[in-house]
Amino acid sequence: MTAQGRTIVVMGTCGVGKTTLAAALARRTGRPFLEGDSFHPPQNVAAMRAQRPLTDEMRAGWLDAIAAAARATPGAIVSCSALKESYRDRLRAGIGPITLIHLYGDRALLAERMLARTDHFMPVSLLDSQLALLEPPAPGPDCLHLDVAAPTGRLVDAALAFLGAGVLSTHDMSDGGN
Ligand SMILES: Nc1ncnc2c1ncn2[C@@H]1O[C@H](COP(=O)(O)OP(=O)(O)OP(=O)(O)O)[C@@H](O)[C@H]1O
Ligand SMILES: O=C(O)[C@H](O)[C@@H](O)[C@H](O)[C@H](O)CO
Repeated sequence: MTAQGRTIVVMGTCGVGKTTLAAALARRTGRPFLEGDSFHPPQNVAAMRAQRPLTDEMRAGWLDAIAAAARATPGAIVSCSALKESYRDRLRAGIGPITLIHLYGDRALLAERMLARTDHFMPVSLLDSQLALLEPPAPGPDCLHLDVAAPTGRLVDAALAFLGAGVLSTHDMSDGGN
């Protein structure tokens, strides 16, 4: 698969800004945006609302649903926590190679941003369980790590610089570039 057609997964713990960055990148590049949270079954959302962290079993079907949607939407920019390497492997198994943008930040900053958010089911009490579970991806050509202390515009610019000019062209994904 060419870099142009690759799925880009914006990952990290709750409150780190995945939705914000993935949506902004999608707007700038013209690529489709897939909101990972929208693929949770109702029982997962109910558990999180009730301050119960999801289990591997609860995440398995959700990751498979995201992978199926991404497979059907070449070049999509996906927001998905993808906290463990095994979860990312599950996404790769369904999608193929992916490019990761791993967002991270100080716990206090993430908690502050979550508390300021009024329109979201995720309670700040689950932040520590997510930080404990997080296995940051290994550095490499397929992964960018970004500290979210910077404003969104700066993060978008850094992501675009990392992804390269090819990220802007979506029309040649299925026809081999002709
Ligand atoms: N770079 C930034 N600077 C300042 N505020 C930000 C930044 N990125 C995101 N925010 C704000 O932080 C809050 C959390 O962002 P967002 O909802 O995008 O995170 P998320 O990782 O998708 O969270 P969740 O996984 O819990 O859905 C939002 O209120 C958002 O507006
Ligand atoms: O893996 C998980 O536990 C979930 O994906 C959570 O991360 C939430 O979906 C999200 O962070 C809250 O909006």
